[in-house]
Amino acid sequence: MGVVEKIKEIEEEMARTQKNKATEYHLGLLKAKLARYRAQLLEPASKSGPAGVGFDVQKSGDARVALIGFALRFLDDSISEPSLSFPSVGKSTLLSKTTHTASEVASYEFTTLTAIPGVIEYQGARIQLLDLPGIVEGASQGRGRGRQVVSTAKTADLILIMLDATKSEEQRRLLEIELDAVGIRLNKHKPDIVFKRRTTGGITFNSTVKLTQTDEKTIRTILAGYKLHNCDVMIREDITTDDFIDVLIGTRKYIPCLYVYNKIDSISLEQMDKLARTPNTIVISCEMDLNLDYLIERMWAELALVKVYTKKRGAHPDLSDPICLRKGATIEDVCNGVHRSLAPNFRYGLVWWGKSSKFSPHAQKVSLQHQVQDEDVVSRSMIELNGQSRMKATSI
Ligand SMILES: Nc1nc2c(ncn2[C@@H]2O[C@H](COP(=O)(O)OP(=O)(O)OP(=O)(O)O)[C@@H](O)[C@H]2O)c(=O)[nH]1
Ligand SMILES: [K+]
Ligand SMILES: [Mg+2]
Repeated sequence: MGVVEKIKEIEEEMARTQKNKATEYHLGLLKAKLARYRAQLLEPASKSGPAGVGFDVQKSGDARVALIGFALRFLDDSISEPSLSFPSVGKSTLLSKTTHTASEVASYEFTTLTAIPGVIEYQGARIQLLDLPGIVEGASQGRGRGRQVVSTAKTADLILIMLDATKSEEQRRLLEIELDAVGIRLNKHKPDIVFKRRTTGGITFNSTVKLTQTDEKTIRTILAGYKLHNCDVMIREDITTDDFIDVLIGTRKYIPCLYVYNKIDSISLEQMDKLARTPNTIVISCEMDLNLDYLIERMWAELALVKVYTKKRGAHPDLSDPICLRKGATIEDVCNGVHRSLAPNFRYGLVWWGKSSKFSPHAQKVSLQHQVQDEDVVSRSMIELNGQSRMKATSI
């Protein structure tokens, strides 16, 4: 029996099993098994082809955003052959409108057959927007180019799930299922669980909060299912059984996501209003240029990029050319942004006039691990010193 069949069998058994206290442990075991098979499905060496490998597109710029949407075939049941008269959701149209890259747009499905990168320039940041082929249901199990598409999505800092405002709501939930199946968790943070494997000592289990959605026995059952007999488990939030399995498997990606409904030019105001009020949702029309600026603004906010200015000795900060970093970035990342060779020889940096400097507006000496904040000014001469001359350092 192939992995896909095994997965199906477990899913069926889970659907048959009534959910109650008595079956909880058994269901936990089934979930663990299911997760393991799904992981297998994505392993590169599996029989079913080059799985888990995304499109070969170089990451560039300060962040990557991936466009995911269904192909038309899926959106309209009445179509069984590749259709020449019905359009898809408009991913390529969005790329062509927001970047200098043209991606072929056409009124038939599967127009885009590979990953096409474009660049959005905003607030001094360069955001890579990846146009991807439309996927069909079952993509995560290898249908169409689906697995390549969802694997590429895994490399993104933000996912835009692009939806056709004129089609049924079902598309959204089904896309979420496809992404979930490959280990992408949308708009979720990594569960606060500390898990350590040991070689001896049995299992120690601790939780700092009351668990209302799972319990120690279920977790021990799962650990046994994975043949983990020696480990420390410390749970620090009210997690579910699935959260625990995610941390155990360890390859999950927690990625923010925006739901983008395109073609609002073709629906009523009432319908549009309802969609726009849904959380994490933006309504646009690529064709009529509606709300595209707002979409980019929201993308920027979701990416939570931090802009850091550098300042040469005796000069004003260079406000025209900030370094953009992910939230939580450190002085070391700034060094890498200025020049790769700087960090290894680095002694300390100066944060000038920044929000993250305690003594603002004066300069503050900080270590390589110091976290920078948006609009910090980092003294460039200090970075460029890179440990060669202490004299120069103290004279700044
Ligand atoms: N009414 C309307 N049509 C649009 C809009 N945006 C795009 N379209 C049309 O939708 C069709 C499909 O657009 P594409 O950009 O090729 O869609 P895609 O999602 O890239 O499609 P595939 O690459 O085939 O998966 C084209 O005929 C576009 O003109 C919009 O805002 N409103
Ligand atoms: K198309
Ligand atoms: Mg396309």
